[in-house]
Amino acid sequence: MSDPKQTLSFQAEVAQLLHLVTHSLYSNREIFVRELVSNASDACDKLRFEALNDGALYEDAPNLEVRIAFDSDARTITISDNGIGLSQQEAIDNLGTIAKSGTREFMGKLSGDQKADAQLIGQFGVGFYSGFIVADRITVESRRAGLPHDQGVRWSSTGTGAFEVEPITRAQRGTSVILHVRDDATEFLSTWKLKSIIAKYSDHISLPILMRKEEWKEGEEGKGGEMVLTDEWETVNQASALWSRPKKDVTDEQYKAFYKQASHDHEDPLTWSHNRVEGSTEYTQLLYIPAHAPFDLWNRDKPAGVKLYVKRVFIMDDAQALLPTYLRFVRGVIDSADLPLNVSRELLQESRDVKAIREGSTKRVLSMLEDLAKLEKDEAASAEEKAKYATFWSGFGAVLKEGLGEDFANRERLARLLRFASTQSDEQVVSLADYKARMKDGQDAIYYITADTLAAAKNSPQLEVFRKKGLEVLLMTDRVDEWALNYLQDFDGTPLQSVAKGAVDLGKLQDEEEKKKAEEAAEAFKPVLAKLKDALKDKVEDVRVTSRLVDSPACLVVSDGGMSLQLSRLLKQAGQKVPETKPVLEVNPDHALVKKLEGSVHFHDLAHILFDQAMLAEGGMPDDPAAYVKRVNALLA
Ligand SMILES: Nc1ncnc2c1ncn2[C@@H]1O[C@H](COP(=O)(O)OP(=O)(O)OP(=O)(O)O)[C@@H](O)[C@H]1O
Repeated sequence: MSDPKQTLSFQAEVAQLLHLVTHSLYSNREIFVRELVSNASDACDKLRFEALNDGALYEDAPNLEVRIAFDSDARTITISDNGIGLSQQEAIDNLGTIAKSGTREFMGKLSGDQKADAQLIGQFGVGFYSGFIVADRITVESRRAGLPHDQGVRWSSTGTGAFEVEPITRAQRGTSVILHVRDDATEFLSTWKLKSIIAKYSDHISLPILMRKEEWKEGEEGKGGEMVLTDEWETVNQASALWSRPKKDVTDEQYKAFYKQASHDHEDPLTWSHNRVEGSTEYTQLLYIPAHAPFDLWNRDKPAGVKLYVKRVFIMDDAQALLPTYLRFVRGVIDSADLPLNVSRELLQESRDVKAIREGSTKRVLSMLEDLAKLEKDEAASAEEKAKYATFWSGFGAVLKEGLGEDFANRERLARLLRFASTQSDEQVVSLADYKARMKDGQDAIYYITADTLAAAKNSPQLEVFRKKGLEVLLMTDRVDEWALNYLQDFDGTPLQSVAKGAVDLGKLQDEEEKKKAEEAAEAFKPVLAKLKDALKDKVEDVRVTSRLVDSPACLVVSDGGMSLQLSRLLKQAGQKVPETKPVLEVNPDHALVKKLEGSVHFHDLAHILFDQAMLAEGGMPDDPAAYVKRVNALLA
């Protein structure tokens, strides 16, 4: 026979989370209904999916449903489903640990500030454990579909350090979650209360949610009457998948509630789009743009994506093949009329229908974003609407940029959606079109600089001549910028040009006199350049006179097609092999320090100091910091 009762400890993270759940989510206790109904609905989806290959799993109960009951005397609320159920081992694994990726990282972000933490926990999704907000003990009774009746399991815990499991006999397949309601949560022991919470959060669930009907019973002998529960069950939700309803029958509130349930977000989405696509491939899409980034957005391997349904049968969460990786922040549902029900992840990758869905959905998302971006400049839009694109950009802009390298077909549309900080704005609000509109007469490139931080970008010596001439330079500080910009050679016919690459050619913006002066200076400076090159031959490709510096003595640049020093540092940090390319040292012959070089007895040291300082100024580190310090100190002494 099976094992007797066992007491097991929660994984440390669960114990920690439970403590937080009960302390931080107090102000929004009713969400436990949403979470438990959502789990019940997921369990039914899973059964339906497994039963595609094994119809016997339905046993004698083919109609999937969720039942919610309460007992005021026993002070319990029971949420039951006849879905896939749990085996004993699954109960131990799934209800005692958190399998989610990034759990530890998430825990590390919690600050102890209840309000901030409650928000984070909302994003993380506490799921099953939310029951402990209203219960001081939870008992789960379950049997996995297909297992014999005597292989049921009872799981029970007070939500502190440990839980118990024991085998039971259970005739019905599926799971009952029994909440033993705390003294301070009596309000939830009420048909009216539970029904209104279901209407608020779970109305769109495609399964029927049943509750026992209540009836008015007259009091005896003149005593007041009361509502009493009958044995009859009634469906208390609409029980039709929200996305399958016509748009006009769905309210904004319902769209938002569906989003929150499907994405475990506590905030409203920024926007959504609901369409039935007809033609050679038929599908329904309901896609949402969230208002803020989840905590693990940066994990490109994290399963993220929309849920896939086939003719309203749930097939899988996180169907990555339905949208490109750079749109991994999009949430929602795609319901295909054409895919086979037994479609696997592998099959998805190859399907022509999926390709059509992916292209169609990508276009849809881009037009949602374009609409948000249009609102920014729309006189008639409210302040809230105007701010939406900036909100989107601050959460997801860096991810969207990955699209430049990933989605060639939509590169131009993506380029219009980009926003950057610039020498005219610290905020990332400048579009390439804005920039172009402000370009000076004779300016023939869009200038940009990449750096680790905004301060480093703004103060980079490379900007000096641009500042002097009043030319705007885009300041790029996202890690992905340099890589992404490789794929964007020009915008609307104007090339993009890094100010830290190649020789500066300000073209028509430089007057003849300036050019002549620079040439003369370069000529006169030749012997010093040759000496510098010799002193630094292991470190630099070349040494030349600059036309980009005004106040600084020197800077480092790379050749036009070369990898910037910043990118090469990032790649090295990430443990990648980077081809060693030496930078070019550009020196400013008008600077006092550079003037000092000629005939100096300290030439060698000064040359190295110049190089190391140029490296520091653009965010790097001298190869040998101690030697640098020694040299500077020797000169200072
Ligand atoms: N009613 C249920 N029937 C079957 N399994 C369940 C049920 N409720 C929970 N589980 C199992 O327990 C696991 C943990 O549930 P929990 O709600 O904590 O997280 P989740 O549902 O995986 O994540 P999230 O709630 O963020 O979607 C589920 O993944 C599922 O395997």
